[in-house]
Amino acid sequence: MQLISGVHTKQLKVIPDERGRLMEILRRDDEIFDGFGQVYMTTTLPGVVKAWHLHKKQTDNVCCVFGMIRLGLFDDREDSPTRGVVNEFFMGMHRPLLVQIPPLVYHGWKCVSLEEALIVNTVTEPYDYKDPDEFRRDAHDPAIPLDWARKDG
Ligand SMILES: Cc1cn([C@H]2C[C@H](O)[C@@H](COP(=O)(O)OP(=O)(O)O[C@H]3O[C@H](C)C(=O)[C@H](O)[C@H]3O)O2)c(=O)[nH]c1=O
Repeated sequence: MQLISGVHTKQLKVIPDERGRLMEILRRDDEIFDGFGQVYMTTTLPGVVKAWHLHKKQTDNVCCVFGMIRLGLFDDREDSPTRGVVNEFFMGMHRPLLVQIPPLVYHGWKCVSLEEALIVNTVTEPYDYKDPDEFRRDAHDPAIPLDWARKDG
């Protein structure tokens, strides 16, 4: 898969023991660390698609810590060497992964687990209640070449 320009991933490591498990997500000494604005959690119910979202200033660092999601990215930046490219990641409890999404890259996800997916997003800007850095397109916009329907085989 050709990674969209500016997108980075970090393979995470789960450390289980008899009490439970621990997983680091993002450290300020990570190569990909790009500043801290806030960290929040958001959840998605089974089968629900949250897309397409875009930020003009903010970089997202998305990690699914419970359940599983299908994360989709779409590069529609005019000056990007990867304009038109779509990336997909199946991530969560069965694939612990952090995906860094730069500004101006459309993104969203579908919960593909039977349980509600729990996502931790560490972002580079604090949320501005008066003027949120949130821009959206319809989840099923045919101009974006990613179909959220399940592909049976
Ligand atoms: C991000 C944020 C939101 N809110 C409020 C605004 C709304 O009243 C409510 C739900 O927010 P939103 O519709 O943005 O939530 P999601 O649809 O889960 O959005 C998230 O999921 C998708 C896929 C993304 O890519 C977004 O960047 C991410 O924010 O929480 C706050 O009060 N503080 C915050 O930091």
